[in-house]
Amino acid sequence: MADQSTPEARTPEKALNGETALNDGPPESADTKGGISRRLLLGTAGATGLVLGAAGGAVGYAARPAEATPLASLGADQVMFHGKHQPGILQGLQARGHVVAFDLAAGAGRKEAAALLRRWSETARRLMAGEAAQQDDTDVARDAGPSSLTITFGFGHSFFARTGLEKQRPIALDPLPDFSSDQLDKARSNGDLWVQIGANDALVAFHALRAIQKDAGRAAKVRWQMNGFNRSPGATSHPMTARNLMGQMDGTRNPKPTEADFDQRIFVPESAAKDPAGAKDPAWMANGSYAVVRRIRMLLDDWEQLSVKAQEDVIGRRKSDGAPLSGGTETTEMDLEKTDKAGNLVVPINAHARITRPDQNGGAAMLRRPFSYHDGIDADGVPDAGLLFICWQADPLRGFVTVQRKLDRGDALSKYIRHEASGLFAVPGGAAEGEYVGQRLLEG
Ligand SMILES: C=CC1=C(C)c2cc3[nH]c(cc4nc(cc5[nH]c(cc1n2)c(C)c5CCC(=O)O)C(CCC(=O)O)=C4C)c(C)c3C=C
Ligand SMILES: [Fe+2]
Repeated sequence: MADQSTPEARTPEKALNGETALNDGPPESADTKGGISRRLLLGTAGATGLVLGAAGGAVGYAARPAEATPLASLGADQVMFHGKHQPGILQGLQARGHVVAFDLAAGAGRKEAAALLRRWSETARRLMAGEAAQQDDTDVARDAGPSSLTITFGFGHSFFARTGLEKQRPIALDPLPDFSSDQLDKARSNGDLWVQIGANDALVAFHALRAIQKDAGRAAKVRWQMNGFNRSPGATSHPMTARNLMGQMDGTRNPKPTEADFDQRIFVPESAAKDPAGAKDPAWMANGSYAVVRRIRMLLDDWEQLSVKAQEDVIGRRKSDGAPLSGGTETTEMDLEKTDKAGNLVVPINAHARITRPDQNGGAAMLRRPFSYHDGIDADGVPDAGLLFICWQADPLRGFVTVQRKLDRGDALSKYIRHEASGLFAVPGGAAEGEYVGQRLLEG
């Protein structure tokens, strides 16, 4: 399977949560439809949590001939719901994504929110294991395996007043500052609750979205929803960094879990729970992260008129292979000082990949895990397309805000993009076995 650039290369036939392949997955449980789980139908080894791919001896769906071709590894790949961090942060980019924000219904408070998060967590656990939803499953994902489905939950600033939990609201959730280039649509920004769904199969992702929406019942209603995509695993001959809709390799310099300061940059430390007095985050955010979500329209008609050379100067990297304009390959360190014969910097002073670097921003870093989007063509013939930019960090002020301030002051890319919607969400750590996401906040 192709790693689509973010840190974790998923190995087929493994059940993964973040950096670890687990072998203690949830036990098989009965499906509401016919008392047999989808995983069993697909020949997955539920008791061990290890998902069998093409090589795994398929038990076989009753209506399928015994000699049916076994499920491809793409469908069998499974991410564990329970773990230190929520799923959907450390895994590689998925081919299909939905991001959706909900507002609590009038009259719904902490009790209803707790019940909702409990329902959502159970649905996420089941669906990520390839099982049917607990009630009224729609059958949309019936023949598919988990397909690397991840479902991630977060809380927006407004959630805390709605539930009387203001004292538990992290300072890091303070609204993002205005940026001069913002053209934000408030109706498609923020929200009480946020759900990110990703999968390598569009039907599996849609199935999850529908189940999550139905679970919301009368407790919460959808505020906005956005749909995205990435390259399908296996589309390239070998694992490569993904490309965005401008055609650039995007994600090359993402922080890697193997780097010493990775956890510190991306996740709220464990000490938030162990030493609440000394921590700047509330205890319930231990091992959590903050997600900044920006809907960034790409002005593709303008962009595509540029020569490849001009496009490369905007980014500071080669379009073909993502190498820095100072030379080498994609992974070669960028030489910021290199000049051409005329004495001009080969990586222009306002090139996006120069000015976003941590060493140009006091160490500010974030884990970018985006989806592309395309929502049709506007009346004037312009594509409504771009990047659902989602970035993860332990502190949005030190991460996104620092870098976006810099971009606001003179990024060569800014002429070709428009920030149209924005959200900031506190994403708690992963739920332990028997727990639901956010339990430590809602029952603490
Ligand atoms: C505020 C943060 C960022 C926004 C908004 C953003 C938008 C954006 N970026 C691209 C394309 C590329 N970005 C690249 C690198 C890069 N971008 C950011 C931050 C934001 N980008 C960072 C932190 C970095 C890495 C810097 C580094 O550590 O060196 C690249 C180069 C390849 C790569 O490293 O990923 C591209 C290409 C688009 C198209 C876009 C908005 C639509
Ligand atoms: Fe960027």
